[in-house]
Amino acid sequence: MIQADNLSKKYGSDFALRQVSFDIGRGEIVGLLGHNGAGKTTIMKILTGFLEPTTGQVRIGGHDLAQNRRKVQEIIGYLPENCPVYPEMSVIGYLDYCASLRNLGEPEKKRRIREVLEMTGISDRAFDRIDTLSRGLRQRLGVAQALLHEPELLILDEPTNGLDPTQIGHMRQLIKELAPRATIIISTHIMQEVQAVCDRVIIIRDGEKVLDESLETLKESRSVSVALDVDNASDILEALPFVQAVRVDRGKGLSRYSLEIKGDAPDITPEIADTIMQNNWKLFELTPESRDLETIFSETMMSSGRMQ
Ligand SMILES: Nc1ncnc2c1ncn2[C@@H]1O[C@H](COP(=O)(O)OP(=O)(O)OP(=O)(O)O)[C@@H](O)[C@H]1O
Repeated sequence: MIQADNLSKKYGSDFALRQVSFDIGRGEIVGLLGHNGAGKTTIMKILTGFLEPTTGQVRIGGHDLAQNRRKVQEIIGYLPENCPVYPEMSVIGYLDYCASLRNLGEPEKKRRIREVLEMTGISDRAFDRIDTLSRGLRQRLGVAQALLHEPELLILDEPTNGLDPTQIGHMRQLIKELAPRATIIISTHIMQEVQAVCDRVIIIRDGEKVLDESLETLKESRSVSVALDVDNASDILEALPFVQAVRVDRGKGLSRYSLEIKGDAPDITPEIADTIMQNNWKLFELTPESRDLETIFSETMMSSGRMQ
């Protein structure tokens, strides 16, 4: 659905984005995760054609964005970071206005407005002024306008920003319900958001892509670190059930083994300890490590000197 190649963006003399590439398949829900100022909005603005990259190309739905911006924008629904909804308009009036901008004809316009109001759960507020809506409902209205033309790709910039926990729950539920209809990209600085709704995460740090992985793979990446007084334990450790691979870092008198464990395995720390005792090896360390998204996010943020 999306191929982004070597995207860079310079504002003045500063790079907000450096050589970012990714491919996103149809039907994926991808989280763009990073701290404030990481470059997420810049990526989203480039994908939606609102901003030209300094270098790099984007293809969306088979179209080159630079050459076919109109065509690409027709298949994208976009919730900008600060969705510009007009406070004095009614919900339905605003959607009618957005539908006109999308060139929807009369009967279709009515049908789609009714459908998006239902999808986003704001039908009962259709005739209310926007300034009487809570922030959560306004965000839903922002999503509703993004859905009017039945986009194949939905780009949501910080969709839960500023919402209370109940509203966040509603928004996440809504995003999941929309998933079968469209490919979805969500930007957020909250890793739990990615865990709650996404299939895949792309972590952006200081304008660079530092991780691009499916959540399934991240869940599966478990290991156990073992420090022993022997340097020839690999074969025995690798023969243990659920151990996929063993890496060894040999040192003088102390060798460190990293045991890669299968994703669906139970906790095999006791079996490892038993094996060590049976072989009369001296144990210096035995640490199960789970590199889940939380750990990975913290690691990537720590290496840039920042923590969530
Ligand atoms: N129009 C602009 N002119 C100059 N610098 C900009 C402009 N827009 C963004 N930047 C800078 O580019 C960098 C990336 O900004 P961007 O808005 O893409 O980050 P972000 O990850 O979306 O952050 P946030 O979560 O705060 O929206 C930041 O350093 C920002 O200050």
